[in-house]
Amino acid sequence: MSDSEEESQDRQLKIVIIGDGACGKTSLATRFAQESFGKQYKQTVGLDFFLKRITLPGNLNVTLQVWDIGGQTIGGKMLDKYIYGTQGVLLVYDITNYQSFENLEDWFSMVKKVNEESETQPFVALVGNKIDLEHMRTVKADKHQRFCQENGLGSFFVSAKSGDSVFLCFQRVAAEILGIKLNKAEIEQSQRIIKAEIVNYPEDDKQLNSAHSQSKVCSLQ
Ligand SMILES: Nc1nc2c(ncn2[C@@H]2O[C@H](COP(=O)(O)OP(=O)(O)OP(=O)(O)O)[C@@H](O)[C@H]2O)c(=O)[nH]1
Repeated sequence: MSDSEEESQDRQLKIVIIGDGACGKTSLATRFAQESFGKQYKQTVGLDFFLKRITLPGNLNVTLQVWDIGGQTIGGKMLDKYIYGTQGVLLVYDITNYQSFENLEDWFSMVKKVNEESETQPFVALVGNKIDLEHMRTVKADKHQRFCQENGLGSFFVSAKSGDSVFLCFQRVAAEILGIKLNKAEIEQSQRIIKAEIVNYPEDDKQLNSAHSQSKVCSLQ
């Protein structure tokens, strides 16, 4: 292979997603890699893989190899093999399920154990998922922040359902691993814009709502 061919090859990064069953790992992976979301819960048996190519500042193409690891693998024989050699770890919990946050200690212990003798440590991020269900939150944000500070972890709050901050999370983890700093504009660009449609009122309500007679799209960030 010539030098120029080699240079044009993408960097490949392995990122594992771990955490309790039903906290939304598969949903995060499919939202990121396929830009879709399914309401139906289908348990991951063993693991699934996703590939997604992104471009980081400096026109650097990076292919993320996302390993979506089934929540039932904790305590099983294969988990250490799945985690081995990874460059990034997303420790995911469901902000409406306190137990899923408490159990992260076990998941994190496994990551530390696997990497005990390794020279390079993976970049680990704590990810609170399902922020579209903020009204049902049982894990306070300060508990999340404390866990991050005590263990030197990256911190994210996301929603696989709405897509809120999902791309940003994977992009920042990739950038951290490669030692690339994202500027404010790049971060803002990755934050999803949610579009809300304001519809016309029915004819009968015309007088009452004369101020709202046109259909508009309003963008929220
Ligand atoms: N409201 C809401 N529901 C979500 C979100 N993410 C996932 N879910 C739902 O939570 C359930 C579990 O999601 P999965 O992605 O299958 O969970 P998992 O962590 O991969 O589960 P295992 O395969 O058992 O490890 C599904 O019904 C999803 O639709 C989210 O951000 N918001």
